[in-house]
Amino acid sequence: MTAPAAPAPDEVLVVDADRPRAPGPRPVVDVAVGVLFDRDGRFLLTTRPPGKAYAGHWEFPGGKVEPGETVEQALRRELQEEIGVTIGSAHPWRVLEADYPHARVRLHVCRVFDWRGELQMHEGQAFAWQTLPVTVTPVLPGTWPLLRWMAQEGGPETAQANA
Ligand SMILES: Nc1nc2c([nH]c(=O)n2[C@@H]2O[C@H](COP(=O)(O)OP(=O)(O)OP(=O)(O)O)[C@@H](O)[C@H]2O)c(=O)[nH]1
Repeated sequence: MTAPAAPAPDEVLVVDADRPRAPGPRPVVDVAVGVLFDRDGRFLLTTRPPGKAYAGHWEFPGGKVEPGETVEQALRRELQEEIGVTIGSAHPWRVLEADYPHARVRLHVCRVFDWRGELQMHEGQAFAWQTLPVTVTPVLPGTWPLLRWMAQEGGPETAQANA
């Protein structure tokens, strides 16, 4: 059986274009990313843990899709492992390809309105419930397009209506 075709990205972002990359084609790593909303319509940002590329930068929680997993399964596992919450449905929203010096990633961004559990930062991250414009800094380069898309689409009521 052949693997399903990768979705075309809504946008391709080249980060730190002046920094060297490995020559030749680089594999694209699939990443599941969650925009988690709370009851007040705020969304969750967390910092990248110490030791990872861009440590301390703010991003939407998520992580790499493992072989055999769907995006929703990967997001459920990552959010359980990293922030201790259990999600219901993940609504696929947009796809961003980001070309970093250290990796090329395909972010499958999902919106999540249904989740339970107490936030627990298992990897020493900081977290913040945010509205637009965000007040945390520095934001990960590959997170800015998601925030821009959110601004273009309107508030969480619109997001939920369109999910
Ligand atoms: N979670 C998340 N990752 C993002 C966002 N934007 C963005 O460019 N990324 C990139 O997507 C990749 C996510 O990989 P990761 O290293 O956090 O994933 P992981 O937890 O599975 O990593 P591990 O293999 O070190 O355990 C990173 O290259 C990160 O820079 C975002 O908003 N959220």
